[in-house]
Amino acid sequence: MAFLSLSSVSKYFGPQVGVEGITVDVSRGETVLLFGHNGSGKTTLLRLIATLTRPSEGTISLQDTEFSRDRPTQRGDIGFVAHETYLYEQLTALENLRLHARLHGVELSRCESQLDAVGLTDRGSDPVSEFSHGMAKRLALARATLHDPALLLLDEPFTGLDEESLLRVTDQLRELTETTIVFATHAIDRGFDYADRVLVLDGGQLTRDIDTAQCPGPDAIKQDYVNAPGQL
Ligand SMILES: Nc1ncnc2c1ncn2[C@@H]1O[C@H](COP(=O)(O)OP(=O)(O)OP(=O)(O)O)[C@@H](O)[C@H]1O
Repeated sequence: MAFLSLSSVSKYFGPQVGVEGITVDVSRGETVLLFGHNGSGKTTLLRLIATLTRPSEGTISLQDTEFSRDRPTQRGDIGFVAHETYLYEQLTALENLRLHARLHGVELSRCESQLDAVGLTDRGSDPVSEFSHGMAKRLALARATLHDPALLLLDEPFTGLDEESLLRVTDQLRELTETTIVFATHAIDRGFDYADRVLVLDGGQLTRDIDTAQCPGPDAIKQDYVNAPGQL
């Protein structure tokens, strides 16, 4: 049985298609890259899987449990780094992590090690309002993985990061070998190395499901996508 299973999932915003007819299974421990033009449905799909919005049609199941039946339990299994970090700006980095730790019943001592993992130990007592975008993103990743979620969802995890931050984030992703990861990125050159699969979205529909082990590289996907949009 699939770890994460989407069956005929559609999301409409009035007449606007967010995603349409998505059916896909993801195995435990797989890393899946979502790729597609602006407006192709990547964020909508991540938000649906994160249970932040409900499908207009279709069902999503995590570990054989359909989302609508037991949302709170599912949330504990999921970590999400959205486009916006949604950190508490007035709180310090450590306070943000401790708040999340309490919500998820995680030992508070884990907050320091998480901060260390993203290279922010010396900024733990600073309010997030004083953080750069890249630092806030690193902290958001530390928070999203604090409760050791089985499923980690990342929306554009590499955007706005300098080389040092990129290395820290990608190192952290590599260490999460047990975690199932679904991430959306336009930076397919960077993301391809971490992905077991690339799902291509176009106009809200899943148009390609690519096994990276069988694919010559990201250029082949980009070439395909640029040359034949809408027909992949
Ligand atoms: N809240 C909303 N209300 C109306 N339409 C929406 C809403 N959210 C998304 N959409 C529409 O759904 C479609 C998919 O948007 P989505 O944000 O998922 O795309 P995306 O692939 O993440 O784009 P990008 O690469 O620009 O981040 C777009 O046509 C968008 O306008």
